Amino acid sequence: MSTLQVNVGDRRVSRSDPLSPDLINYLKESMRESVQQDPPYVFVIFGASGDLARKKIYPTLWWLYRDDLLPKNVHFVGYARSDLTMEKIRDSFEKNAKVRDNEKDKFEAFLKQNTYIQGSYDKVESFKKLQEFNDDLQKRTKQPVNRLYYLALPPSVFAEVTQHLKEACMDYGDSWTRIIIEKPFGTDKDQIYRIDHYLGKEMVQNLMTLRFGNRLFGPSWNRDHIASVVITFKEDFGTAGRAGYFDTSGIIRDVMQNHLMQVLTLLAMEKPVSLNAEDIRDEKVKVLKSMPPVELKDVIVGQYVANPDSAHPEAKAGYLDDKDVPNDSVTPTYCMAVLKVNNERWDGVPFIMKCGKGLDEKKSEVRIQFREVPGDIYAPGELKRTELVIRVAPNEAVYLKLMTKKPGMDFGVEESELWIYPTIVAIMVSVYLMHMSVYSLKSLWDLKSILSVPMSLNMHGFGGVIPGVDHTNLDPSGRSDLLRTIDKAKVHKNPSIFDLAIMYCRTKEIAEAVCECASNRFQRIYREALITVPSTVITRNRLLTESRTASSPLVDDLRSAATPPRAPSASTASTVNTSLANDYIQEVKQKTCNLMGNVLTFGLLVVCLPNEPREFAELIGRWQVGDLPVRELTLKLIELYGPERRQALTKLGALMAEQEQEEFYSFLAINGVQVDLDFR
Ligand SMILES: NC(=O)C1=CN([C@@H]2O[C@H](COP(=O)(O)OP(=O)(O)OC[C@H]3O[C@@H](n4cnc5c(N)ncnc54)[C@H](OP(=O)(O)O)[C@@H]3O)[C@@H](O)[C@H]2O)C=CC1
Ligand SMILES: O=C1O[C@H](COP(=O)(O)O)[C@@H](O)[C@H](O)[C@H]1O
Repeated sequence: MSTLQVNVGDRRVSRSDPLSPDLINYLKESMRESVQQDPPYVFVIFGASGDLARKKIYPTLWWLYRDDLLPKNVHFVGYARSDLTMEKIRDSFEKNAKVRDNEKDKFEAFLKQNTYIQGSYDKVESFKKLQEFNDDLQKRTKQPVNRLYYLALPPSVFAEVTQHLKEACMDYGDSWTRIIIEKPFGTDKDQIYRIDHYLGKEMVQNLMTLRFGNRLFGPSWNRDHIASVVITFKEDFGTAGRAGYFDTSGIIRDVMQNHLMQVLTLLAMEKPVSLNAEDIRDEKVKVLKSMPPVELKDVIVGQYVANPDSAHPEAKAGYLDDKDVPNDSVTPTYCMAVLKVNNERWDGVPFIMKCGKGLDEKKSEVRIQFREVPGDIYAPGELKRTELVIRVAPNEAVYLKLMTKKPGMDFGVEESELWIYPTIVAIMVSVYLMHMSVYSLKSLWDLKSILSVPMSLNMHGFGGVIPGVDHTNLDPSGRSDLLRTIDKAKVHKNPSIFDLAIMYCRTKEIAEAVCECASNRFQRIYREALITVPSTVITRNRLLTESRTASSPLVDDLRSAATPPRAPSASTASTVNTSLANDYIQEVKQKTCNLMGNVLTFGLLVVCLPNEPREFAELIGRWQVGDLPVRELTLKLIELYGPERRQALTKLGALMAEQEQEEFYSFLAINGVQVDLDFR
């Protein structure tokens, strides 16, 4: 069997992004049996007219189909009572499927594999229509059909549907029939389904590594040192159009009993025998068994009411104002509960869970508070408890809140944060580099030439070292910060972004210039990167020979700044006049600073959500290669950034050649975005 290496950094930025080829191959390899087989499969979505089908099931099936991760001979059947057609179903989920332009043909092929059957849930005759479909397929393919029935229906109809499936829709013994049901679970079941999407989150996975991969935390991870554990899950939006589901579930069964409980067990469990799923699960089960039932006195529930000041449009109205929520609903949208783990490690330590919708912010995190230092020698009240914070969302991060000495002559203390997993930086760098990549292929071509970085650098082969740099004498810890950061930013597969990272680290001068104008965090990263930078001297002829003819105020500006008083001839290309080069470097530094300023301003203003930089970069990429006219680009960007942030898009004009810029600004104006004349 072949071995495939899959880089965890390939994790997708958003669920709709195509998987990397490596990961697809790996998945295919691990599913070879099922994916490459010929027998026909029928995937039936009961409740195809519903919310879950529209938002999750159809889009996910499409992504799997697109990435060739489904068996070749798979057919999808939507089933519901509503009078629908495949066209209508397509309309209902196409937006959520986020089909890219280059995927349109495949999407049509996917739709061709889909059928809709209108039928009831309580009459066996309707189910016979479904079985006719299966039989017909069996006849056409001359092979037994495997059946997978997904019940995207309210639990109230599960019993009759499964009964009718048994009566009319089973296989004939030479293939299989399976049924999937959805959460909420937990009213009358003694088993809880074990798949939980929270376990796929980077920071949730990191909990184990932090605990079991560090000597530091192991000895203090117990009741002797930990005072409390707080697990918070807050959302600033309401039911997001899923009131039908949510009102029958409530926040406790929606997130607390599953997602937050998973987090709790990971925090509280003993070290598993191995990293095998079964071994981990065994330890989690022991934690659950050590937990006494929650007492009512330890629970607070609530329901959000209208908050006209809320930043989120949905939370401006109250839960009961939602048109799909019954007026007299008493479903909790908020819950705080204190849980206990009665074992030797945790006896007496409260595990406080807080979760809710329609709250002041979106935040999901764990806070582990350590006990006070015994024998305190500082002024009363000065020492704060040490706290470990693991933030799951937004902007995953891990940091430790510690007491440190205040700089100065006395022994005053202050609270400091030690960032262990500074993903904020990673995200910022990703944003930053994404936006820099915009420059790299458009008007910054000139600057790139100035920096004498060959455009042809092949970043695909990048394996953790910067090509062309002698690494033998480098301190790996310094430079690896940058590499790790870039890797964490999930951008290492994007050659243009790597082009940029390397472009800015390739000469000492440029790295310094970048440092000057970037924020402190960027400075730290780039200074570390600087360690690796060889002091190559810039040759000016490259600028002259490689500069493009694109014209924009910014480009012209750059070009004039970079044009030497007397242009050296090509034959003197490699001879560098040091003083000229120094002046020139100063000018380039200045221009780089200005550009960086613009990029930062632009980047920081517009980028808020994790998936946006990626979509933004894609749009820009298409525009760069001439695949997207400027008007269409503008429209798509306006759509992407929504009404609140579209103003920030005006800054993008700085990247454009004059003619395009005019078109861009006037198109923005038509769409209600006022262009700041000063900026222009
Ligand atoms: N939506 C979500 O995000 C989530 C949903 N779930 C679970 O998934 C399942 C489906 O959820 P969702 O799609 O939101 O549900 P919906 O309320 O949208 O219902 C799905 C479909 O079921 C049919 N239906 C609705 N009410 C009834 C009823 N009383 N009797 C018979 N049929 C009915 C309707 O189809 P038609 O009338 O056309 O037959 C409807 O389109 C539920 O079990 C829910 O708890 C779990 C997690 C998240
Ligand atoms: O399962 C659910 O999880 C989401 C929160 O998960 P996230 O990955 O989007 O943060 C929650 O909004 C939803 O109500 C719940 O059903």
